[in-house]
Amino acid sequence: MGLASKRKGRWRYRCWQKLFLALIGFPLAAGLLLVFVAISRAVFIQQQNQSVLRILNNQVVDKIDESQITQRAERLAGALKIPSVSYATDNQEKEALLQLHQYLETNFPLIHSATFIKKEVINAYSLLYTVEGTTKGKLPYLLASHLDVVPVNPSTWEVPPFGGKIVNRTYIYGRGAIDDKAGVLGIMEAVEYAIQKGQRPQRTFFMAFGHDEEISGKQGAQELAKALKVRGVDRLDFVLDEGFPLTKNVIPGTDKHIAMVGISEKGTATLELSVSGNPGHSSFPPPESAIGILAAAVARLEENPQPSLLGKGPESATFKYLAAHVSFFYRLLYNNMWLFSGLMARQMEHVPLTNAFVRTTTAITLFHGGIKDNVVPPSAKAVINHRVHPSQTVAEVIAYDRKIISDPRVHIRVKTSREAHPISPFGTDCIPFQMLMMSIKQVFTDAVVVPAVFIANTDTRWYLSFTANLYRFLPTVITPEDVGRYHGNNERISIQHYHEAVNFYYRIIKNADMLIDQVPASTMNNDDEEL
Ligand SMILES: CCCCCCCC/C=C\CCCCCCCC(=O)N[C@@H](CC(C)C)C(=O)O
Ligand SMILES: [Zn+2]
Ligand SMILES: [Zn+2]
Repeated sequence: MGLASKRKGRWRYRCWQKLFLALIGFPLAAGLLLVFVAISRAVFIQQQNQSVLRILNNQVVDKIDESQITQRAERLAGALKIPSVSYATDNQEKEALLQLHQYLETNFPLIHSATFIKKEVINAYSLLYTVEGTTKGKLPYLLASHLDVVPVNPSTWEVPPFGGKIVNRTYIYGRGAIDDKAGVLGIMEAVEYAIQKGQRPQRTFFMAFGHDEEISGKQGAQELAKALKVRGVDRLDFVLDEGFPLTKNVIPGTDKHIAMVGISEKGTATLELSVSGNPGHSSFPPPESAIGILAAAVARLEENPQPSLLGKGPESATFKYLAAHVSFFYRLLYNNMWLFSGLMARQMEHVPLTNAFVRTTTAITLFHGGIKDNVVPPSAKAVINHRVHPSQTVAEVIAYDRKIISDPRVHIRVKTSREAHPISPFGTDCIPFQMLMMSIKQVFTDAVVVPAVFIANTDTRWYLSFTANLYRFLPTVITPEDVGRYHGNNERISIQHYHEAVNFYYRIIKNADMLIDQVPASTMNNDDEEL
């Protein structure tokens, strides 16, 4: 064989080699790499899951004495005496907010003297506490609550709304008791307690207390979020803010405590409807006045609610999770929403609270018109506040309103709007959700934890860019007759439920640490430092 043909043979061999590598070798290597990454991820998740499961083995034993429970209740009652009211975006009780800062400083001395906790006042009235953990390099998390409260009408209360009264040694009464000073003080109590026990958390976390949640959060939580970014924090493991309380006897088919954890929240669309007319003498009025036209339009909106979307959004997961815990009849319904959602919606829409899960809600919140007894009104205005179901867009809601009003004389202006929040993960591979679920079960042992759409709004909107894991939950129990106390009269929390709230926040801090704790289960202390 000649040299030339030998070279040709080698050249041909190399060509085949390259072809083999291009067609099989590289894809095979890439495939193997992907499999390796997938397996590593699965192993990581498995390990994390095991460490989450270990949390359950860690028995929660209540060891604190009655006097400490009472002192905590009294500290909350003291905070309820401070009227940190938000009336409107330009009208807040700012002195009271400063008084509340001072109150926290005086009543939580260990937090305020700990070398690993930094307190910052953000935008004059909000508070940001950084609790520096002992372990570096792990994603921090954020516990949020708000310092402000909604206004009151004292004449309709049975106790002074800012009296901070403890009634029958059972209930702590006052505006803010559940919304949301039990959140602020509950978190503070848990941290104070940990320090008292000589503990320092492993993981860094933030306590972010906005001062204007009740009027948008723009000056409070928005500024807190900006401050975090300025400090180089742009990712958080999870955010836990106010949300649904646990309920009992609200969901048909079970008498267990139901803990609905907000994995999303409804959007909002606030619309101003207006009609202009010609003013004139009321002794010879036109057949239709601006007020009459507008009243008919809003009446049509009330008579024709937005369409039922039950089962089309994350609420289908709520019922799927509930199904395993309810009686046979309801299990059949909840497991087969594709068939029964119509029937369920018809039942649920009769009750305002459950109706909020069915659809975008429509509330006529303001109506103004007329200037004098004997003058035909020159104009009329109304405000419609929609809470938008996650399966609908704001544009679809407004288009539906236009169709229902069907009157070109009614002008619609969008005052504010926001789409529903994205759905946070809640599966078995979402460690923060699992941790939250187990923390709830440790404190409320019969609780069924289910994901749900939060029907109102929270400060979480300002933290959306930090994490996908945003959860809305208030660790206290509300009975059906208590629901009206939210923003209503005689707001209260029982001493026992407040004790559980503190316990819950303490569990969160301990359990969040356990997610990064590599100590084997057998060496874990089972009865240490519990509340
Ligand atoms: C199957 C259905 C069962 C439902 C059970 C749920 C029971 C929950 C009871 C009450 C929920 C009340 C929620 C209170 C929301 C508090 C937060 C708030 O007021 N946010 C404001 C923010 C706004 C930006 C001013 C709001 O108007 O949404
Ligand atoms: Zn609130
Ligand atoms: Zn509120």
